[in-house]
Amino acid sequence: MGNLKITLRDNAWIRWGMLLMVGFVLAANYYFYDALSPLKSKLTEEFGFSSTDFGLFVSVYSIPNVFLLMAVLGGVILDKLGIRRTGFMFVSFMAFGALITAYGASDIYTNGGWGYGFMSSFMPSYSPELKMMLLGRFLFGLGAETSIVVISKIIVKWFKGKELALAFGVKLGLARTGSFLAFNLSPILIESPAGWTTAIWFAAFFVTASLIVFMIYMMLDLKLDRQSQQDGELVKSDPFRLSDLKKLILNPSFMYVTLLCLTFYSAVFPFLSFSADFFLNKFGLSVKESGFISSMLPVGTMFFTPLFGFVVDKYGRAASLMIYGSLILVLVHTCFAFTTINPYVLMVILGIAFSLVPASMWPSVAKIVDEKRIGSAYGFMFSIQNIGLWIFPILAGVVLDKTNAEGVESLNYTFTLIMFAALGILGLLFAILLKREDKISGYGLELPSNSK
Ligand SMILES: NCCCC[C@H](N)C(=O)NCC(=O)O
Repeated sequence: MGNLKITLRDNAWIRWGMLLMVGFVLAANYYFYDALSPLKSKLTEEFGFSSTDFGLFVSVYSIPNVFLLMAVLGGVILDKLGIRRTGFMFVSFMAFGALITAYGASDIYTNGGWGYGFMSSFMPSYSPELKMMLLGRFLFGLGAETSIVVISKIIVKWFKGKELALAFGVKLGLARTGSFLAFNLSPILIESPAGWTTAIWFAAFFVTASLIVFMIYMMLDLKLDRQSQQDGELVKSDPFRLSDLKKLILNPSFMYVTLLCLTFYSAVFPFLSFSADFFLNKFGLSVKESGFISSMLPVGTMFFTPLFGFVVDKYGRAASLMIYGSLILVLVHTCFAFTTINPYVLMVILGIAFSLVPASMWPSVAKIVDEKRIGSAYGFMFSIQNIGLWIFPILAGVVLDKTNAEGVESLNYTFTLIMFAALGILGLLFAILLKREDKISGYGLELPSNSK
């Protein structure tokens, strides 16, 4: 018989309150990731960025996670150092990287401020502004992905055996509030009397504020650990071993879910980064309106993801929902490429796909993988996913530059969208394989959350 002592995680108000706090950190993270997307044409106007430069800027976020295996390493560090120290370290990286990016676009820097001379002294085909902003986004990415791993582990810690899928859904909904705000606020902030870079500084300060919120969370976390230690309820992570990684890689269910994660997200996040510019070019809209249409995607997911999380908790069917979500993604990209169907409608439908897959995928990992390895498992998945988040924004930019003559009045996005639709088809295939495999391995992905 277990100890019946009540801990902080048994208090629903505290449990959901702490979710709001970590949700704020995620919202800041997503805000910064997307804040410059509606500014693509502004960056071309001010600093001469080509589509390839913009793609490079988006993708440099993923370089530490692909080449330094930061998300895996972060998962390992997390399993070793724990939530508080790891979280603090990586949210600090995020804040520092965000501030450096804003500095790279600022007047102080462009008028010869600190580092300008150095950044001008090599690779002259890349502007000093681009180089400093790349450095900032690199550091931001180094902290951002690992901090999402930390927050995923926090959710499992507080919600396992309770409303886990719903909590994941709400967490994603809060994160995407950040994207929603970015697509709407950035186009307004570029008109600020203090100058267009206000949009970037605001994003950087938002991330800095999230560091303070994380420090408040750390106090709650400490208290829960003390209570759980007294109860003997604390789940200690085993030290990370390479053989664990091998076990994960040899698990077909885990690999299908990881490959779905790679292909599905590669067809969504890089598309979202270019989407405002796509609407601006294809439909001849203003920066504000095209940013607003892009924000329909996160706004849809803010409601649908918790809803589907609730459905997965209560009725299961996670593997099937991943298949439906992947199918919708393919249909929407095909429509974007070949039709002029109202983009508002298509973005909301894409929001359904972007809710179905994440709301069922992330909690499914907790069924496939032992809780002691969950940090490493999410870290591994994020690192593989980041290969796509690194390559596809660059490819999207290159395809755009190659399929459009220089200086053309409006960019044609057809080939770029065909690329995203093809990624969606691969994702669909992995989702089908995952469902088939679940019947063999019996992880119960089609069952409600509390039945496993
Ligand atoms: N904010 C853009 C990149 C976030 C990537 C992150 N590794 C992730 O997978 N997030 C889950 C989600 O569904 O947003």
